[in-house]
Amino acid sequence: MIRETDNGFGEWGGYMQAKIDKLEEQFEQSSNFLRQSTLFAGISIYVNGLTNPSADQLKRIMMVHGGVFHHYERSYTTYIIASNLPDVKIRNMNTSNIIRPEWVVDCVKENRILDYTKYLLYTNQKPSQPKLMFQKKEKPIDKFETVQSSNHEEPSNDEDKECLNIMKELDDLNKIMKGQNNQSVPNNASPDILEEEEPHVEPLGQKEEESSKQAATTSKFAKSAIDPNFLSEFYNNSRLHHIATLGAGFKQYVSELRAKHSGTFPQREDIRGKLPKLDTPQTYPQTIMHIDMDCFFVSVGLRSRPHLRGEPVAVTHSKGTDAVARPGTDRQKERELYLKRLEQKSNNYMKSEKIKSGFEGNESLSEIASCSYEARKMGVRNGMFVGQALKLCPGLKTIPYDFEEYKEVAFTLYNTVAQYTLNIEAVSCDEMFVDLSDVLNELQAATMDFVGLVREEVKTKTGCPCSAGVGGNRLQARMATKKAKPDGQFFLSPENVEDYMANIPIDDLPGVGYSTSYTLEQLKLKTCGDLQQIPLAKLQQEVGKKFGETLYQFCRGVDNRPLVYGQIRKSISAEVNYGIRFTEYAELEKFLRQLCAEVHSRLMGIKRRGKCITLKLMVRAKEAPIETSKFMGHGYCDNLTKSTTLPDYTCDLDVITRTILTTMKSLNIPPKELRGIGIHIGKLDNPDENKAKKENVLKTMFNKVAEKRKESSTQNPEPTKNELKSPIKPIPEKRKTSPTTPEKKPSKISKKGRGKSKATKTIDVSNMLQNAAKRKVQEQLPPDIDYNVLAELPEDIREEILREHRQYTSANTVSKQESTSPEAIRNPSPNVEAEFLQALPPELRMEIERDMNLHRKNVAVDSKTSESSNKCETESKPPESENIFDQKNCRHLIESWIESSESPEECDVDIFAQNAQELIQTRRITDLLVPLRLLHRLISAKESCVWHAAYKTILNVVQREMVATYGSKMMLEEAVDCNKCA
Ligand SMILES: Nc1ccn([C@H]2C[C@H](O)[C@@H](COP(=O)(O)OP(=O)(O)OP(=O)(O)O)O2)c(=O)n1
Repeated sequence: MIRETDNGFGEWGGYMQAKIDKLEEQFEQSSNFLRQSTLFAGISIYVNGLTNPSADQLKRIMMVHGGVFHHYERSYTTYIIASNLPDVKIRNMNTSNIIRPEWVVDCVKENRILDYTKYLLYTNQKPSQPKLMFQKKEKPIDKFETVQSSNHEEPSNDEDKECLNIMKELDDLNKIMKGQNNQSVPNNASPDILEEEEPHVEPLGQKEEESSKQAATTSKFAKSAIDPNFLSEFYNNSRLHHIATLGAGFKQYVSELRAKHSGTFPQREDIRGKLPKLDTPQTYPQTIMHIDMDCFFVSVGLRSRPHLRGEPVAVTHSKGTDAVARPGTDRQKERELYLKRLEQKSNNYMKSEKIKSGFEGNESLSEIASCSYEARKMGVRNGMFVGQALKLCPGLKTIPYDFEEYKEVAFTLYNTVAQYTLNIEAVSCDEMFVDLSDVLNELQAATMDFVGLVREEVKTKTGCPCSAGVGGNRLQARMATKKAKPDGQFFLSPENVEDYMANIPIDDLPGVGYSTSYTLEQLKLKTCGDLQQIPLAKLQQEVGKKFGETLYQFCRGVDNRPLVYGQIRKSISAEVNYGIRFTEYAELEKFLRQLCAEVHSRLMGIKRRGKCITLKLMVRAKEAPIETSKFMGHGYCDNLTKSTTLPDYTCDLDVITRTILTTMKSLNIPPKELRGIGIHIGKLDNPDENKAKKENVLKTMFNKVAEKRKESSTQNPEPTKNELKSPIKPIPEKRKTSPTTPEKKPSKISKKGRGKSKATKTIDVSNMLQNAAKRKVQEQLPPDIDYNVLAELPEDIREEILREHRQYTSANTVSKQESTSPEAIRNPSPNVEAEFLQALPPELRMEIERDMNLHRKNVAVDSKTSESSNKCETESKPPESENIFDQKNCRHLIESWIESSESPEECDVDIFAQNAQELIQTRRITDLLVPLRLLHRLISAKESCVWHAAYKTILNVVQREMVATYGSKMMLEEAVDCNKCA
């Protein structure tokens, strides 16, 4: 049990406790700011794994509605929220309070606390055989026409209008409920006119682009970054953010599925029965499938709009209305500036065309996320401005986003494929590479028969078509998908590879961007066929040695890149390039703090630390109009980035915030000129290292505590000029310890308790001696100098102060070496010791003398070890025992150890047992008894046979040592067995 009142660095605390407390304190502070209701008062949640709404969104809901969000599961956490937990995770868990995230959402919708049992994730099953409770999602009846057809009619009658209001209210609710998310915006979301975010901030039926004044009064939604709700709404509505979140989520999902997998695929047997048998057994070489949903967002949207099938349809935030010209905007100027830059820099023909056409008139600058193949026949493309698309296809129907549905379909796609193999490289929410070699060899089925059945299954389950390309490597598979689309499949056989590749445009190859494409176009090279004619050396001369070689291989269909199943994240970021409008620094600072919190929460989400913190800014270019053509867009900007590399990895919000604020100040940019802000954390630490560390929880905890101690010793504030001069101000009680001396438990020998010294065996002798020595030194110092302050100061400053007081101290001159140095206090002279002992009652003196001898013995052993292991620390560092039972937060370490691990690591059990053994050998068994009883109590409460076994191992070691040292066993509970152990 962790003490609720503990501050983490007090008697019981340690690093973990402090961290947890800090997180909860931050949560509490932010909650105060956001709270709108007390709906979840008294309820705490802990989110385990990938959920929808995400952990961050749930956290926000809790903040808004008066609940508590636990970053770590606590023994008193009310509910664990999860959508799906790996078997290994739940094996040792009590599943009676694991509920689905929908409970939180529904409670908010109904504004009351609902019966959680209806949302239990697992019911009526053994913990080791979890059964997911699937709940059919009820779709709100789409009473009014959700299709925003190109004639942009407002709802025609009152009923429709009412529906619109209800929908808007629901939308409002969702917007409140959906908060920040914890993944990075992808690279392609970097500030760029083509990727500019335009969150859907207008309710349906309202004109898309209005003057800012009008918009601010007619919409409840946050319009610019000065609104405290802006950030969450931005991420809630940002399609790129959703795509990135899902993409990263599925990478993790695949890793989790692989980690928990038993090694067998029962569904293979089912599909075997449906597949025609091969005439002769075959050994399949590497066979890669690339599977991709067709016009994903559109297909999902059409599930509830079957009448639009076969029509040109596009998913976009906009209804396609023309923009209302706002004062100060100048489209033509922006158009010119963009085109000039594109011409000078990237030679990006497609972008140029997009700008030319998009900025020509007054049409919508909203982007099309996805368009149907019927729209594509008319020249419409994904990423096009809506205005431009409507010119090409006046009958284009536009439909809104539905991120929840995309997620649901994406899960079905992944789960369907994962039934047959887990050799999956997740690419995005609707796309993956799959190595089929293993499953095909087992099934002995024809490749495309198998692929056909899988596609059919996906279509049946999701109602959406997908296409698949198959080849000998990932490049061939991806290129094959081009031919397969839409709703088809294509196998690129080895003998056809080179011919097939010959017709592929060069810019379809992975890694070929606009500039490579332009360079090669200048040489009249447009297709892979053209490239195949070019000698390697020439290609390398044009595009560089490495990339030249890659292209040389790619154009022939050669690709040696293996599929990657567990992808390691290299950086994390949060960027906003919409709605950035500040008038003063205070607003900017507030937003930066929010964005830091956002990126920090994403960092925490992936449990990593970073070293390089980058601030990315989009600043209005000098020649750009102040008002952007796109409402609240970033317009034509200069991009600035400034990075700071920290001396060490961090995941500390304060450090991130401080770095960002300092960087911002150093750039000295007027806040009103900012149009986009991003924070990027790179140089992330190695997760394998983290894993290795995690594997030895106890050791890690020790290290953290030691680090904290070191930190607190180096973080003592530099003395100010005033502090150097006397009178030296008294310092708070808490700091009145030598910085290098670890805080000790207060001695249990109080005046009152002296007579009971035997019973209260825990006597901190060294602390008592140090106090006695301190008193002695203090007596010799001028009355206005506090020894504690003096001891904390660097030696030269201490000397200076003493010099100043020389006249005063002439009579009582104290040798620096002997009495005023912290060292003198840590190792009091024999005189001080003798004096101190003389003052004690004889019985107590004898006991202390015995303990002192032991203490010295330990110190001698400790300093010997530390001398040999770390020479540079021997001078200044006090001897610190590494024995867990000697830690002042021993109890907490034990609790954290048991709480944080599903099963103990063998090495941790060994450390624990050895530490106990050491205590017995040094006859300090009273220090051992309580922790061992605690250990027994915590482990007994855990339904985990591995933990039960760990306890028995420790107990055996302890009792063996007891018999050897004392001739009898310790009075300890032996039984921890559960039914399963038996
Ligand atoms: N810049 C981007 C890229 C993608 N998407 C969304 C919309 C797409 O529907 C979905 C999948 O992207 P694809 O590139 O796979 O495109 P589609 O699935 O729409 O079409 P295709 O059939 O060509 O794959 O992601 C988006 O909104 N913005």
